[in-house]
Amino acid sequence: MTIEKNLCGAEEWCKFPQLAIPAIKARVDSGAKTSAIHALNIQPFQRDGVSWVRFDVCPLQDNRKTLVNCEAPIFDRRSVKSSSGSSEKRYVIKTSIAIGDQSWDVELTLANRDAMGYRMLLGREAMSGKLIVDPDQSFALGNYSQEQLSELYVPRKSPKKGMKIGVLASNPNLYSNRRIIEAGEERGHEMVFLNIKHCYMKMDAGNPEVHYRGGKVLNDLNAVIPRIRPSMTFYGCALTRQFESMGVFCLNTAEAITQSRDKLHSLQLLFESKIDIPITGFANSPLETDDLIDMVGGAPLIIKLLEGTQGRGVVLAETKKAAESVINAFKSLKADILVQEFIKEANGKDIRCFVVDGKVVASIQREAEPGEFRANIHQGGTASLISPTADEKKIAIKAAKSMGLQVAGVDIIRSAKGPLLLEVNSSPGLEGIEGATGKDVAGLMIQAIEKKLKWKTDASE
Ligand SMILES: Nc1ncnc2c1ncn2[C@@H]1O[C@H](COP(=O)(O)OP(=O)(O)OP(=O)(O)O)[C@@H](O)[C@H]1O
Ligand SMILES: [Mg+2]
Ligand SMILES: [Mg+2]
Repeated sequence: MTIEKNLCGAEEWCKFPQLAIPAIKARVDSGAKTSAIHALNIQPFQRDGVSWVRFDVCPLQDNRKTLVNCEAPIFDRRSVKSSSGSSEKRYVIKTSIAIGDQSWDVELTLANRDAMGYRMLLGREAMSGKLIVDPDQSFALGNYSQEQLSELYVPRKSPKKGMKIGVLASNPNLYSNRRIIEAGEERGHEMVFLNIKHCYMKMDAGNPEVHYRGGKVLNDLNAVIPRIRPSMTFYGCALTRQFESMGVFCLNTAEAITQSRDKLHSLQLLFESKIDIPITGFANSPLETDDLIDMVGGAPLIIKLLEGTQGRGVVLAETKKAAESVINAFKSLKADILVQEFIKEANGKDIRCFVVDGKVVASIQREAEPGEFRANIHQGGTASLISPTADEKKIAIKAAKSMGLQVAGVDIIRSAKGPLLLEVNSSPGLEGIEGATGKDVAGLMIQAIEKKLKWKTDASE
């Protein structure tokens, strides 16, 4: 008996009936052994004594709103080398695939990264005996129009009315803000973008109000997510406080944000909680530059502008002479600075732990460009996956707690003395961390609000 092998192109639409995925575009790659699907929120669980895994798939490229919840028994766990060189265990499931008019069983690795923008990679094992590739073609076994795809993925109407959540920020096009809005809508909530500049307040003890451009009274919000940029701290926190006094739950209170924006106050709170930080000095008088330098152990040392962000205003002075000139220059500009011992052993790396509601939900390591010591992504740093040590996680959780932040980006640096805390951010960015970890961090922020307000999705058991 001869087996009919179908001719397929370099990309094809696949269907996974058992996963309820009607169409997902795959890159056909006979160079890869196994097949992989881009999965989010991967969570193992037990069902009738069998190990299962639950995960989400966004089957359409460049679309994170269309999301399919999947479940499958775990077939295997395999070590996979990631591009950053570290190896990680990935779940493998076995499920039926349909391409064209054939269907058969394939093994599928749950990967937490996009493979070249495709949400699925079809490897040679899955093709064996079934498909022959003609790399010049695409969709040789069938294609979908945009309309057909939209029909296959009709948005599920949430049967229960969601909450109304405001995102208090400045730029609706920023990745983080877009993702928070998307994640809230995905979970059935009404999300409203509130431009800080367009809000104004009625200061009335008995009946405080926030109004929005055009005169609309904002009186029906269940929660607010403040995402205040440093230059808007003062007004943004005033607004947040106003929402709090109206009884609206704010994911990060005005008090905690204000505190975290004051680097000195933050450091004081941190060492009160016995969290180790690099030896740091601060002075206001121009006279004791020498002693200030000695205090932190001499050069090389780091000088930081208190107002700086994204690595701007952080200077490495290699020699005592250089340190003196920088400190004196900053002082003559009347800029507030702090001096800090330089942690050379960190090798231009730091760790960002994203804390939500007392848990480290995602972590990345940031590594500076060659010849640079600042690991900030804005300074050309690159992000990679990392598992922080138990100690580092503890520090991150403790730091967020001591600052009273429900959402925090905690930066830690590895020194010869052990992990040291660098700083705590109250509006940590989502792009780097979601991109590197594949985690739905924005969704976890929304879940923290649901939990606080005891709001239950119909989908949750
Ligand atoms: N004491 C230090 N020793 C070695 N490297 C440091 C030290 N302090 C900071 N760095 C490096 O410089 C980077 C920037 O420093 P820091 O996080 O303090 O300021 P910032 O990034 O400008 O502030 P923000 O994160 O609020 O935008 C850090 O991520 C770290 O890689
Ligand atoms: Mg930083
Ligand atoms: Mg900071």
